[in-house]
Amino acid sequence: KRTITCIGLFLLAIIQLQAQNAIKKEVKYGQLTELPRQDEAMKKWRSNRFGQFIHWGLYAIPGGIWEGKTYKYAAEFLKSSAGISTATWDSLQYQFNPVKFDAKEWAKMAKDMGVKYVTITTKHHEGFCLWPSKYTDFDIENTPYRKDLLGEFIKAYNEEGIDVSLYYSVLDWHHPDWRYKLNTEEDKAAFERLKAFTENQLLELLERYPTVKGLWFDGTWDQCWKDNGKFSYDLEKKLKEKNPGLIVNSRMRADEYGSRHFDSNGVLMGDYESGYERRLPNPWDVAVTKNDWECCMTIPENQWGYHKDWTLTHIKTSNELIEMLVQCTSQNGNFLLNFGPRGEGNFREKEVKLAKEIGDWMDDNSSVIYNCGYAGLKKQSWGYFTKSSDSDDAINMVVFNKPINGKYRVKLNKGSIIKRAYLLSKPKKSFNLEEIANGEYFLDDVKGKCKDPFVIIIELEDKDSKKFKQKALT
Ligand SMILES: C[C@@H]1O/C(=N\OC(=O)Nc2ccccc2)[C@@H](O)[C@H](O)[C@@H]1O
Repeated sequence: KRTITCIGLFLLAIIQLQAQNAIKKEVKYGQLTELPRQDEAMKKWRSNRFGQFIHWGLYAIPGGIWEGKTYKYAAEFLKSSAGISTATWDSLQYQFNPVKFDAKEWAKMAKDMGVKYVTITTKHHEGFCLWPSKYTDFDIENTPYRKDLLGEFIKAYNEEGIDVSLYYSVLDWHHPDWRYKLNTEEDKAAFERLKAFTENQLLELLERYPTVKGLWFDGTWDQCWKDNGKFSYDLEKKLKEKNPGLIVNSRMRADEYGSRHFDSNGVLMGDYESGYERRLPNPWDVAVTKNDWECCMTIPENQWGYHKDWTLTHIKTSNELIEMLVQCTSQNGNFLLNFGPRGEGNFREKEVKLAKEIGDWMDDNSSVIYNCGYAGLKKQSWGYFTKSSDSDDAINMVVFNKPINGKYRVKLNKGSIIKRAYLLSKPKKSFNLEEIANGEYFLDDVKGKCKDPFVIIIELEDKDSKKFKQKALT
């Protein structure tokens, strides 16, 4: 009877496996490169961990308010939320004169905040280009500012040692050939021109700015683009041939069945997943650590472009934002924190203050962020583990919740032996250790107030030490 059951279960497993394979579709325009990428450019992207996002365009001039009315929706969508005609909106171009823009000052603020990369909107959905483009007059050259603003920006950030990635919206409200859906032959002919315009602009950006490390695509959710899986697949190939090592997010493409971010077989497209927008994975989610990914985050609840009124929603504190950065790192993700400068080219005081507070924390603790990632341990109540890619005998504990009894319960992998535990800020003072089970300890709290998140370093006995062979507790 037992033999029959075993044979039955075995056959069931075979059938299930065959069924799964049968569902696998043949995807021609899905993943372009073997992931996770292990080339130097991607390793650098991964080790950067912390980036600054900048949303800047004509929308920063009205800042969410139109004809005296405040619109709560995202300020970079004011054109649609206030029902403004394209002609009226586009005339903002003649007001764009960021006299307070100082690229070096922006880059210094970013450097001091501790970011290793920046992603800036070269063209958002409105279609206005922050660089002088050969393919449109709706660009910085045709504003009172005139100069190559994007070029100044890239030069200043590169001089601070910050990598630059360019955000580009395929969706273009200004361009006469934009079509949401391709219902008629005329739609299709127009969209062919839009596709050529898009390709020309992207190649132009890579030609003009060869130090650029990545392209961050957006505005790719409409049917028109999802119907063009082969075109966007070929375009990603062309862009990567032009700029070897280029890093592209998962929002660029859909496969030939219209599946975005992940192809129809669930395989990630682009070089990292960029679906975590204003949200993070569950902190205990281990599956997310398999791929490279990035969370992009706003300081208010839902404003990417500058909004004049920041009383509309909760404004995140630096500790909230630091916790998000640490959580991303703990799960092999990058954290891209957004800033929305004013139309005149300066940042609101609150953003400058938050950048300073985060930078002060990074001054003391960046070693648990840069070149760090998932430690292969379960999420625990006091905070997050991170581990440097360069060492296997040290683990970082980043504490956000001090235990009420002053004892940190730390569960490592079975067989792990803690050699020493100490505060990153006070390396000479070791925690008392109490081993409570195989690989599980209590660390006695080190007396002292900690108003900010802090780091405990766990040094492990290396696997070959004689101590490691000692009989671990049950
Ligand atoms: C970063 C944001 O990106 C956007 N749109 O978001 C998305 O498309 N989000 C998204 C897409 C796929 C999965 C999850 C979120 C833009 O409309 C918005 O103005 C801002 O630039």
